[in-house]
Amino acid sequence: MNTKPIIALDFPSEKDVMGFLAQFEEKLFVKIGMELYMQEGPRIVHQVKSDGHDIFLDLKLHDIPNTVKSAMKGLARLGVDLVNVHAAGGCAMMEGALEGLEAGTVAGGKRAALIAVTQLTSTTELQMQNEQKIGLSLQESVLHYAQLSKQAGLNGVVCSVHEAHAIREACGEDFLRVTPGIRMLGGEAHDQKRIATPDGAKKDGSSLIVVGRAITGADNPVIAYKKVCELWEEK
Ligand SMILES: O=c1ccn([C@@H]2O[C@H](COP(=O)(O)O)[C@@H](O)[C@H]2O)c(=O)[nH]1
Repeated sequence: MNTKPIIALDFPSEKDVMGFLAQFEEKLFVKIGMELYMQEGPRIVHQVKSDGHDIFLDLKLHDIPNTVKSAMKGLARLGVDLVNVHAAGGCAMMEGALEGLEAGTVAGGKRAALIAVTQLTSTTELQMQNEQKIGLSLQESVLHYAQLSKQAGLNGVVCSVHEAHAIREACGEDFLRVTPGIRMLGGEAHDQKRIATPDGAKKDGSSLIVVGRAITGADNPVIAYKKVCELWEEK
């Protein structure tokens, strides 16, 4: 899989996305999330894909197994590279997602990698314990969800950089650790709680990093992206 930093295209419209992408000369790995997909639908996926970019479709499906299976079958036809569900939906739901994805992938086409969100990077341990009533440490909860996702046959998880090393130890190098919550040193955290720098992510065992506002909100997004790439490439 492409290991370039994934740029989160958290924009409200196709016009904004196209204006942003036009600044770049190279093909990128981008993330289309709920904000954009809810406004523009599958059309934006086709558009970005036809421009040659790799796509992580970040819709975080979470419903009963049959519904997720059917939805994933439809999403598979979009031909993206990476898709996801919430691990909290459980093993049967994740297995359903995988079945749907396999059933919907066009014959001879490459199936998207399927990953599961463990604990959102905007969640602290205290919030998790108080609001989700999970009586584990955050690290234990994330590791549990990673192992459950592996058991269901998924290709990896979304986690923070802080749990990436433990997941690699428990689930193996090939099991993806996709880490949002990436900030430049001293950068504004916004709503993120478990953050790290691109070079910290590389050092601590992330397979892929997701970067949104540190690039999209920069005065010069191309320069910001290049800086992230430099730090991510450093071992
Ligand atoms: O646990 C998660 C899962 C997904 N995200 C998504 O990643 C980006 C991060 O954007 P920033 O601007 O770099 O904070 C965003 O699209 C989230 O929906 C996440 O942050 N944490």
